[in-house]
Amino acid sequence: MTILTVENLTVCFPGRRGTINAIEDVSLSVSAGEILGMVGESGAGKSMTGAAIIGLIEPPGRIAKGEIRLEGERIDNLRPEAMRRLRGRRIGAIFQDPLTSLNPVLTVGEQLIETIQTHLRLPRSQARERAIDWLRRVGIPAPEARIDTYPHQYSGGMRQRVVIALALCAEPQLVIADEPTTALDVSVQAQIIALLRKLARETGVAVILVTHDMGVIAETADRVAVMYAGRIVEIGEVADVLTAPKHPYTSGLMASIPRIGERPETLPQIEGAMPRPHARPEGCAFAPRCPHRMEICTRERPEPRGTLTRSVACHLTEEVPA
Ligand SMILES: Nc1ncnc2c1ncn2[C@@H]1O[C@H](COP(=O)(O)OP(=O)(O)OP(=O)(O)O)[C@@H](O)[C@H]1O
Repeated sequence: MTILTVENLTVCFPGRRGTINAIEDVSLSVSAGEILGMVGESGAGKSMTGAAIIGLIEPPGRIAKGEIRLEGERIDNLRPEAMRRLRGRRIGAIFQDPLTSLNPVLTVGEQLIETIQTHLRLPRSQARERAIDWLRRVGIPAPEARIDTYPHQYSGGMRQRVVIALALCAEPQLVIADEPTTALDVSVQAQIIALLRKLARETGVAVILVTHDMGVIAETADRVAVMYAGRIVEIGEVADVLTAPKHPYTSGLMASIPRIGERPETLPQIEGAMPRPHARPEGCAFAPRCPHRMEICTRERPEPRGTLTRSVACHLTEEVPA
């Protein structure tokens, strides 16, 4: 079942030389229990896409175009109060640094219990039982005792487990996880990734996993959306995209897959740098770096060909990918 659809989403900011589009014409969908990875270099627009879905674009930024639907219902035009209710209840969030999601002066239990009570309207004793249960599900040892301790009494990895419990305990349909493992030790990263996968399967929550790391995508995601200069250049099943990438940028990213935990500062296979939003060339934004550049690429922007679940935006790909 499709949980989220995003169509032609464009987010703009006022710039010194006119409006700039942080992301342009982004279209994607995520189904129940599915993990959609969003990958790309720093500044490609991954976080901005997540922020728009969750209603956290700060003015003067705004959604200039497009539609976001949660279970068929438009959510891009909700009033701030309605969006706040939706966040937490129907859309959960997991960010890079667990300390930004946790309140240091409340015990882990108080935060979980309050979230469960607010969103699921359960009496306190039942909410506490649920909270303990969630701590157990995310792998916190001795949850009956740990529930009454404070976030600073947990290690980084354990704190991120608590954040995951907090994001899921209101039983949302969708979770946006933005670089959830980047701040963690390498050995802990793999555990958190395995946990996210397990919980997506068990709970049926749809997950958008934002990461700069193709290694994390390969380990975790079912489908992947590759972003470049504010646009999705390729989207498809991880197995398809990893073994037979259609977009030259995806191929370049694949060639530079780091092991989990290594940060790819450069793409050895692709020279040059991603253009900033105000300096995107006419035509395909990747053309200046593309080893297969054709004349048309510098003139005409390739539109995504295919469907919301498998598409490629490249003049080389004449045909809709299978
Ligand atoms: N407040 C802002 N005003 C203007 N432009 C912005 C603002 N915030 C982000 N941008 C631009 O939007 C584009 C997308 O940024 P975004 O943070 O989504 O990239 P990202 O792919 O998530 O990168 P990173 O991995 O570094 O977070 C970038 O070009 C960035 O410069």
